[in-house]
Amino acid sequence: MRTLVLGGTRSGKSARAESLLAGPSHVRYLATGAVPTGDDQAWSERVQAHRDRRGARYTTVESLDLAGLLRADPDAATLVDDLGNWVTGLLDAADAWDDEAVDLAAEITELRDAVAEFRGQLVIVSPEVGLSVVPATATGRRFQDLLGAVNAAVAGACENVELVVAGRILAPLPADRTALPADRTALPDDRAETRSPARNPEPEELGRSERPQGSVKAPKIPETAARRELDPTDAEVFEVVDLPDEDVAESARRRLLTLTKPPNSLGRLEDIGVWISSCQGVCPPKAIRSPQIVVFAGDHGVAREGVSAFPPEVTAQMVTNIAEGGAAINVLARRAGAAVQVLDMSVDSDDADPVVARYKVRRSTGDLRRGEAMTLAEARRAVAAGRAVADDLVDAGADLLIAGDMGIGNTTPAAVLTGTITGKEPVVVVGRGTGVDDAGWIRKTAAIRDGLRFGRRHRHDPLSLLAAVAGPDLAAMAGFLAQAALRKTPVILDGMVVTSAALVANSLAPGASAWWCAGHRSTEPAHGFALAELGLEPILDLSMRLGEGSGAATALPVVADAVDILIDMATFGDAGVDDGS
Ligand SMILES: O=C(O)c1ccc[n+]([C@@H]2O[C@H](COP(=O)([O-])O)[C@@H](O)[C@H]2O)c1
Ligand SMILES: Cc1cc2nc[nH]c2cc1C
Repeated sequence: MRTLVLGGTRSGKSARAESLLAGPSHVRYLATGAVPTGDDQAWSERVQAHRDRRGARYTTVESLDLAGLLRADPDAATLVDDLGNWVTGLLDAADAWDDEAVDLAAEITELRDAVAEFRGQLVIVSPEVGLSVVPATATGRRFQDLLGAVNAAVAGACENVELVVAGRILAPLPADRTALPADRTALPDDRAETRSPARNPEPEELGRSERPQGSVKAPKIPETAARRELDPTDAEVFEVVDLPDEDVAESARRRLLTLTKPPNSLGRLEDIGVWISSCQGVCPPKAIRSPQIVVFAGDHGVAREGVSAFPPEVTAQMVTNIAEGGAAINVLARRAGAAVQVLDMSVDSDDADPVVARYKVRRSTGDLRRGEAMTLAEARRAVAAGRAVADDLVDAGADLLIAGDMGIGNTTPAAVLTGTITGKEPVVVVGRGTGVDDAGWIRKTAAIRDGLRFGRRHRHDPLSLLAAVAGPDLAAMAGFLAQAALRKTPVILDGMVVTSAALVANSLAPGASAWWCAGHRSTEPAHGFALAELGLEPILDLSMRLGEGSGAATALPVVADAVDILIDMATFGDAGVDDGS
């Protein structure tokens, strides 16, 4: 996936670009702007602040040979920041600020082709300087024209183009508007009437597009890949969950009646829009701009007992696949405009990247059939970690959260949690998971039966229940989902595994379920019982049973559409349409 992030100086475009790359464990940072030597203290500090925010996941390469570097490693997650400095650097290198004969056309074409051929996750930042008046100096115009041509060419090679204004993302720009015909990507010559009467910008001022100006501060987005210090009491002390705002919900229902459609004709889409509006506390709601997906990964001791169609080693392998952007969840998230990160909470391997494993509690779990999945202290740490992850994302501007799961064998503990909380028998909650055969199904049902004997003892003590029969991955999911509700941030629940953690979260923080909707109905039988317990009707029913957050990510565009309906549809009055009354 290739994304071009455009924006003015201090618009928040670099922070947005970094948030799009929150998932991969390593990111190559192609810096195009040389750090000035000498006395420009403010500029050096600014560059350092950018570096600090990006953190240790980033490897910096400073070069103007963008096309060469992109082609040298076309699969590595890469951030290019930014194209304004690149144009400046090329003009400086060719000493061509005053030489109209140097048009950079070959360099621009080469860059566009290298971007088009890139296979991995690529985010390119570039200043948008075309919205201001045409500069009065020849060099100023030259820079504006060249950068406009570069932006148009690179946009044509990207699937996504976003514009960031005052920290808000006007995204994504529709492809039919971004893909200009080839002749429009040549040097533009449409500078016209709006020539600046004011002072002439200096060339270096225009070229160094990130230069600090005035006292406006860029929005601070915390480094979500940093590990917070955890407070274990965070696993036991939950404030009272407020409900979404019912007055705002009522306003949204009234607004829907004014829109140019028969009443209730958009069915459940209308209910979803009302719900998001009430979660945000504002009508019309704000468009969903920064949905964030966290896949909680962990192994389960019971997987060694032949309860899954796949070997436990697949968990670690899939963690790497998700971190590298190759899993189903990455594909679905890219299409839906969501960022993905994977967290190793308890994978049975020490190979994960330290960032991915920053909250790791232990390797795999003990035997849930004996009520010994993990210790209470481990359960506390995992719940607190899930809460910290949700806090970080909400602090960073996330406006919708999705939890996903990855762990061979995890449908067994999930069935135990669901059976315990909904009071159902093992043969009713057991499912085929990844596709276990009949012999495996019998072993799995017996394991669930044994786990339920211990689970039921802790029916009214969610933390002890997690410790006895779950694992750090499920516990972290529960903390994450409860904290999202406390932070008044809507959640789309995924399938059977995540929803089993949601049942626990709703015990930890009663009322939390008001902040969740169900993305889909998994084929796992336990999922239906869990949804009924939470009073949630799934948006989609596509016979999915993958996990990873895939069902929620598939439902995300529906939720975003429901919000846009409330924002963008014309009213009967505005459109001059007879409302039939
Ligand atoms: O969440 C679901 O609805 C779901 C249903 C079936 C399978 N899964 C995924 O499959 C894995 C667990 O399946 P199993 O058979 O190994 O217990 C795990 O990685 C889950 O993400 C997930
Ligand atoms: C390959 C594979 C991918 C998965 N994603 C979630 N659960 C999974 C289980 C398997 C086996």
